[in-house]
Amino acid sequence: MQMRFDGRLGFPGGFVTLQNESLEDGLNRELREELGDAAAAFRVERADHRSSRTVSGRRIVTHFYVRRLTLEQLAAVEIGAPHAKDHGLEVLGLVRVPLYTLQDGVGGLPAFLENTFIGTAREQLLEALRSKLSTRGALQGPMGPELRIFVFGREGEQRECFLCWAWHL
Ligand SMILES: O=c1[nH]cnc2c1ncn2[C@H]1C[C@H](O)[C@@H](COP(=O)(O)OP(=O)(O)O)O1
Repeated sequence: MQMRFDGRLGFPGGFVTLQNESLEDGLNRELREELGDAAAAFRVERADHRSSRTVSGRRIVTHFYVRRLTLEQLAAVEIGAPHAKDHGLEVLGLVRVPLYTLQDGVGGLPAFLENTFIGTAREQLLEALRSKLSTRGALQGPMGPELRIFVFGREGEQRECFLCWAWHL
């Protein structure tokens, strides 16, 4: 995820004008602006689409995509992101999501989820974790016992998912 200009956590992505470009073309353009040239090494496709939502009170539809990267691609994005066009403006920095819970039951993902997120980014994160992560230990926490998220251990954490979003009017 990324720390946005407004101090909230969100996913890389941005506004797409459908008259000029497809949703996926616009999203990939936004990713290059926010993440830098390393984002050109992969492409988010229609098949990566997970969900769409309308934003209450605004004429906006947000679309959420989940794209798995290799560790090399992820490392290249993290190294190159400070040189991206939007770095220091819309984006203040990339943030890895801790996919573990410390023994105190708070540190790790439960504490991370207590941050402030833009829009539905927190729900989107949970949605992606439910659908993408494989079985290696259950996570319990502020989400309650009814939700069991299976997460990678610390080593497997390096096999990160990559999440992003696009929106249009
Ligand atoms: O990561 C996100 N997940 C879901 N919705 C998001 C995310 N980032 C932004 N948004 C929503 C919130 C707003 O309703 C719109 C526009 O976002 P923003 O970047 O703040 O653009 P404006 O400055 O409001 O034009 O998308």
